[in-house]
Amino acid sequence: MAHSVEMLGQECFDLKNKAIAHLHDYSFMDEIPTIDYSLLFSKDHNERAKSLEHLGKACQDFGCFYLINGVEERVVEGALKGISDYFELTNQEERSEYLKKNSMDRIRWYLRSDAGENRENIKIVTHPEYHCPSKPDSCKDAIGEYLKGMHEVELGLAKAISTTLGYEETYIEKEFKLEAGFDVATLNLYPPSLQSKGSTGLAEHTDPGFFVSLIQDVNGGLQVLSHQGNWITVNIPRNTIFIGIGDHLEILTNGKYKSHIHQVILDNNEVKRISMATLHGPSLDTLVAPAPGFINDSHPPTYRGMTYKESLELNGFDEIDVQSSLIQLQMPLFLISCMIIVNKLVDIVNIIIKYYLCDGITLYVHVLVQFNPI
Ligand SMILES: O=C(O)CCC(=O)C(=O)O
Ligand SMILES: [Fe+2]
Repeated sequence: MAHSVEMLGQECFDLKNKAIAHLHDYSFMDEIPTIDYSLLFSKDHNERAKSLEHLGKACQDFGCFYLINGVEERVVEGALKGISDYFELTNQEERSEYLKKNSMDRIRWYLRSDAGENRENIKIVTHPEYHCPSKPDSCKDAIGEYLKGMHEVELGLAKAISTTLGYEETYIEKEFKLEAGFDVATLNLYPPSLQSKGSTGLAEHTDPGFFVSLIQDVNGGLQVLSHQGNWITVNIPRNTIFIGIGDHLEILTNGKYKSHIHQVILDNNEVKRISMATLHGPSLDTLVAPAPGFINDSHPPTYRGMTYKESLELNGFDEIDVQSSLIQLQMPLFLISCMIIVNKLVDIVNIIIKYYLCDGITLYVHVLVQFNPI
């Protein structure tokens, strides 16, 4: 049994990390930032302001960060053991009972082994109602305790991120109706791979929702694409949760905070790996569109609005599949360019009308200003 209690201890964690040889070049600029959750609510005004600034930069420049002091270490370790027990103490036949029967199934089992994806996984709707396979007993409670803690962190991050955007604390919570937010957790099992190149666990993608929280039993495999264009391996330190921005925060902020692009590569993975990615989303009936505060003449709306449920189903998927439809929601580039040009022309016409009776030089200067690069 590869994932016993002892195997999840520090020794196993270190050994497994050594067993995985990923070589990636990335500069200091590509280090994923770390955010201390407790400091976001510090009573010390300066400390709080500094960590909120750090959070805003992480969201804008990286689209992801490591979160410390969010959920207790005991609870995170318990959830990882719960997932490990689930895959160890049940066989594939038992797990396959959750193969899709109905589009409304709240627990769903998947198995893929092809060039684009190599993993077994089970998706569970975890909020507003918590669903989880009932066998083994330990699994449901341990994962449930982690998700309860993570839901508190979600509400806290919604407050902090709203503040970094210049809004009142309750902004995102209200916009996404988080009290009824639709959350789906994916419990992943990736097989070992002796291939040294080209073995994909999960192809490049973004995830829908507000943000994704991720825990894993062993580092190596998950990579995020930095805004500088380099793939960075996500090495989650102990007692830390990886947080990545989701598509619907990108849509709400009209592209200010971008959804993180990520993939799972299995090359040289000598051991199997488990992870749990939880997609924290708006309520299914929430209409998500670029908010007026992020739109101006130079930044017209870049996405079309749609309810969260419609966007999850846009490409023929069920809501529990939580597949991204960000590309389909993006306005065509030529349309955005046309909107910017039309806005500029309207401004120029206004100026011409305003200065019609004024001297020609004033008019000339104003038109020049309008044609400055955006
Ligand atoms: O297992 C991982 O590291 C990533 C999983 C993931 O990206 C997903 O389930 O959407
Ligand atoms: Fe993902």
